[in-house]
Amino acid sequence: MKPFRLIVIGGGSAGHAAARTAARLGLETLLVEAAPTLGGLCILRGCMPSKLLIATADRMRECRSADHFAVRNSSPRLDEAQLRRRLHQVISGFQDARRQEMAAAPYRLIRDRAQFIDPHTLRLENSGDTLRADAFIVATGSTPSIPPIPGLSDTPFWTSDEVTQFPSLPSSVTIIGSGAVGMEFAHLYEGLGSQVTVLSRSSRILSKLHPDLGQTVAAASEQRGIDIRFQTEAQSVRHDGSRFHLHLSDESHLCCQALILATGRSPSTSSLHLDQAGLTTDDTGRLPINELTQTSQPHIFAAGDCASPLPVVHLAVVQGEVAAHQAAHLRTDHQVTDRSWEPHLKMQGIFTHPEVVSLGVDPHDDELESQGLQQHRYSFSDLGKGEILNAQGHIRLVSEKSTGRLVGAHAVGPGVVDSSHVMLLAIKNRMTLDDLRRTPFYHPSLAEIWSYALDSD
Ligand SMILES: Cc1cc2nc3c(=O)[nH]c(=O)nc-3n(C[C@H](O)[C@H](O)[C@H](O)COP(=O)(O)OP(=O)(O)OC[C@H]3O[C@@H](n4cnc5c(N)ncnc54)[C@H](O)[C@@H]3O)c2cc1C
Ligand SMILES: NC(=O)c1ccc[n+]([C@@H]2O[C@H](COP(=O)([O-])OP(=O)(O)OC[C@H]3O[C@@H](n4cnc5c(N)ncnc54)[C@H](O)[C@@H]3O)[C@@H](O)[C@H]2O)c1
Repeated sequence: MKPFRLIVIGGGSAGHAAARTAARLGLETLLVEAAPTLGGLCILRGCMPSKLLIATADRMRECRSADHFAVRNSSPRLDEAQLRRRLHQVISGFQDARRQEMAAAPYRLIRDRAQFIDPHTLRLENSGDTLRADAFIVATGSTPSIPPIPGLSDTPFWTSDEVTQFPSLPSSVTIIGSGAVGMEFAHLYEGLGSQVTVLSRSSRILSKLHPDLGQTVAAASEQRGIDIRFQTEAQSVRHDGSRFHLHLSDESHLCCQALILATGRSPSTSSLHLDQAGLTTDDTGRLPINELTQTSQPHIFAAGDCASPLPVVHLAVVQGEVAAHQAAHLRTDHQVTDRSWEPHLKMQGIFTHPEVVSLGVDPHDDELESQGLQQHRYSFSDLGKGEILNAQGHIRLVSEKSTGRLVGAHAVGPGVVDSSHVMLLAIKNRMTLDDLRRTPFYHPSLAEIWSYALDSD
């Protein structure tokens, strides 16, 4: 068979964006997708189902706290069957849209599992066919990683794959892991009315972010009854047919109806035989890329969770698009592009209650001086709209001392993921504190808080 110009391995957010972009640039493109269902993690078992469930949990929580706003409506009741129907309907809609988009896309799709047999050749697991290409984009995503806790594998524990199907509403839930998945799920189940315990092996939650973000979420969580056990690990797990029994590192015991493992995700690279393509992963299994999505092989690019230091959707999509442009440049007269996926922007939003967003540079407080940076902070409780909404949290802007250029924006509070897009544009476009100061924000709005930070010193 004649070699393809490009083969994309994996058809989730990154792979679909890569294949669609490459085909539009005129490359004869093949996408190989192994999963029985098209759609990828974001639609099927990630962002979309989790945010749909969280939206219901948020409504339940709002009802319970309506007293503060003089509304007597404190005992909401969840209609589980209706929630499951809505989940199914909305996710099927997204799935159908993606399926139709892929069917109409100007690239060819093969449903099979691919692995490298040399730097220019793949073998397909089911058909046994071999396929050659000038260039490849690896976009194989990630899977939940499960620690070897004694007894765990004999129990019916859940990961995000199960939670996002909403199998049932347990009366009590223990969540192992306090990263983005663990804390979003803690707020999901607390909102829906379960008794929630989080086991965090460190002394913090959301420990990849600045400590003040996690501290505020932890305090708000505990206020609402989420039991966070810091520096505590599960030593063993047993299931008696109806309940889980955990023996913890502080020698205490915990009993719960559902157990959720939120202990990170591993890049799906091990079955690709990357060594046959002359590639190696780092010790987490991630295929390292630079800001142009290049791997150490000039004709192989990578995008999304299998390669990204920050596994989130907008980066998976942008990396896929950048990789397609790089692949097009290899063997055509497509203009060299220096479009990068802008790793310095590092935007991550976490949909806890309150929400968290982190964008750009965020040194620890004692590192600001040595890095020539300064920060400005403002609390939602000092903001007019914050007082009206009974909002908790704060925002922090980080800028260069010498130029005033904005380099970081971090916040915990209501609506901060949406409102921080203002700061995303400001940072991307190299705006300064003065530019921000001269921009009047609408009053009273929550977004206004980003401009108030400058009045704090
Ligand atoms: C519970 C949860 C909530 C999340 N919420 C958010 C959120 O709110 N916002 C956000 O930005 N991110 C969120 N994420 C992360 C986001 O879902 C991922 O970053 C994103 O979906 C990754 O896209 P991808 O294309 O890299 O991988 P995937 O969508 O996983 O696609 C990889 C594809 O490759 C295929 N594949 C694997 N190996 C092979 C092979 N050998 N041959 C052929 N095909 C193969 C797989 O079948 C899969 O379809 C969440 C994740 C989880 C788990
Ligand atoms: N809103 C969002 O954008 C969003 C939401 C959910 C997930 N995600 C993405 O999914 C990725 C995975 O999220 P995650 O929370 O699963 O991973 P994570 O790496 O952020 O957190 C994993 C947690 O598990 C703990 N852990 C790891 N191994 C453990 C062990 N053996 N015993 C006890 N604890 C252990 C870690 O200390 C950490 O608290 C994130 O990096 C994020 O990019 C994004």
